[in-house]
Amino acid sequence: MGIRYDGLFIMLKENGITKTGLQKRLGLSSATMAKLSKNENVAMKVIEDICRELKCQPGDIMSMTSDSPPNKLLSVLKEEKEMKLKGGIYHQTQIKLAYNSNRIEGSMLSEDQTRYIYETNTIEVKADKPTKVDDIIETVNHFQCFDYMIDCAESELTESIMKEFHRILKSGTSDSRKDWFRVGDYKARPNVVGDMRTTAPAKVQGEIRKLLEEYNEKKSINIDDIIEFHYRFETIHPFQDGNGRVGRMILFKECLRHHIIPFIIDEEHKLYYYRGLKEYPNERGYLTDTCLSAQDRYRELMKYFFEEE
Ligand SMILES: Nc1ncnc2c1ncn2[C@@H]1O[C@H](COP(=O)(O)OP(=O)(O)OP(=O)(O)O)[C@@H](O)[C@H]1O
Repeated sequence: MGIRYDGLFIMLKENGITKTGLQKRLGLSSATMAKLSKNENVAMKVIEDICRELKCQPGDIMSMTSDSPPNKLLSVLKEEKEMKLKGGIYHQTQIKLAYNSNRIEGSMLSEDQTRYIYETNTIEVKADKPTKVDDIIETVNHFQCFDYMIDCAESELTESIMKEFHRILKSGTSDSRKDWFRVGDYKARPNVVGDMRTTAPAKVQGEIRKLLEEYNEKKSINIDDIIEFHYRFETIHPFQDGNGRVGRMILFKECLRHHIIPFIIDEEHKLYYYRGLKEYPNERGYLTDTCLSAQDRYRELMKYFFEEE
């Protein structure tokens, strides 16, 4: 068993406090900050001071982990993210996930344009083809959301993580300027997906809590559980918009958390993915097969980066 401080780092992010900011406020030494970052034991007094500052309980900032095999993919993603390494699996995943997840939703940006935004923070606009400002903002937001997802990958899935995914993805978009559109919160108005009715706004919170409770109390979670969660989440459709992207970010997070090879549903397979969701109540195989073949593609990517070392 070991200690993890994921809760602390999530809470700092949610409150807009940097690690240096916390260090200064509490007068912590650099050695203590390094211990927190490396999930090593710190004095109880440090935990007390942090809880007093953040007005929370120790269980909100730290948790015990069971001994499980090291999660190589997650460690590499974290390391390359911190190093801002170019050309590695983190960089590739950022571009492929943002491009495909936004493209499924209807973004008109190409994979090359997505890569350009990621690598140079610029975009080549074609004179004969207008580019939507929202597509660009949502692409940049997706990169940030992926980083947040890596930070909280090992934490239990909660409402606040899901809402934070939504807040990051939709911040600064034209939707966020509509007064009825709740960025980072559940929908205020009923919505449909395709021709299917979704959960009414007043019932969303209860349904999501029930879903999370049933999911999180499972003793062990496998890929079928994660896919089932995705189907149920999309059926509830808790947010006004952006449910597909939030749902696919959760898929990636939960695979990382449970040491399962993650996957990116690519836009070429969008129709199979949609059919899989539609048919899921009668035949689970379509959605499962779509996810498993996407997983095979990500496994190939991992092989390239890890087995050629
Ligand atoms: N028949 C279905 N049953 C359940 N979920 C579905 C079904 N069809 C599509 N979905 C999910 O709904 C998402 C699209 O929902 P919608 O068109 O309302 O856009 P959204 O909420 O903005 O999500 P996105 O992030 O994809 O834009 C799809 O990406 C998919 O995850």
